[in-house]
Amino acid sequence: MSENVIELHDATIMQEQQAVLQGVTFTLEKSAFAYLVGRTGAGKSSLLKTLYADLPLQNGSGTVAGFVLPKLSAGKVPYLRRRLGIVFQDFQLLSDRSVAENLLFVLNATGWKGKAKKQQRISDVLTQVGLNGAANRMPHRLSGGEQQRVVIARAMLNEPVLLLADEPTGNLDPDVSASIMQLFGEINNAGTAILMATHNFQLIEKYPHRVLTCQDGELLDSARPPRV
Ligand SMILES: Nc1ncnc2c1ncn2[C@@H]1O[C@H](COP(=O)(O)OP(=O)(O)OP(=O)(O)O)[C@@H](O)[C@H]1O
Repeated sequence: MSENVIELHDATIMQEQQAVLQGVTFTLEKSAFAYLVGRTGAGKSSLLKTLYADLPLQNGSGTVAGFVLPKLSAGKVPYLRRRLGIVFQDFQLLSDRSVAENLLFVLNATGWKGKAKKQQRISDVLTQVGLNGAANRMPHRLSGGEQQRVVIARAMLNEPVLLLADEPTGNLDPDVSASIMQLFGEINNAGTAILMATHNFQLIEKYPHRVLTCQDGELLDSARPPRV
């Protein structure tokens, strides 16, 4: 695989036959961190959905984690998703099972075998997110920040090359948001690239990285300022 985890060239991001963004060209290198910003409805979620193949890429070319997007068959989508970690604003944990069972569910769905190996992986990711005592707790007994950590642990189970995060701190207060950003920093330093959609400019100021901006149907890139 190339050193880029995302490569989009002249891509059109579509919702229901409507172009949301056009001429989208950018690459995200292995282990890079970039924010995705833009006003509400500007196309951030649509771009992320295209990257994890929830929306098809109909125009332009692109690869994510080595998978070629325009011709990606439905059968290949789970294999792409296995190389990605996906984190949303709303913690989507299964409420009727414990933290460990939530994680086990994903390991089973992604083909892991061997009870001891699975237990070890669950313990490793919970340690990574600072929640090693929480395996047997039920999600609703955890704070919002802790639930988001479990979601991040779940996203890390298959050692993704790229973490896609859509407003991951949207429901959290500033202190908890900062701790989630520190966790993202650790994950990023360990080699996982991160693309994070956010409206939170205070976080961007505090943890500066490259910024991709959805604006007027285009994607602007702080790493490639337009010529004036
Ligand atoms: N499921 C859908 N079907 C049709 N159009 C949609 C759908 N989801 C989003 N859109 C439209 O696509 C455009 C981009 O929406 P998108 O959700 O990508 O924006 P966003 O930048 O993520 O916004 P927000 O910051 O509010 O999450 C908007 O015009 C929106 O109305």
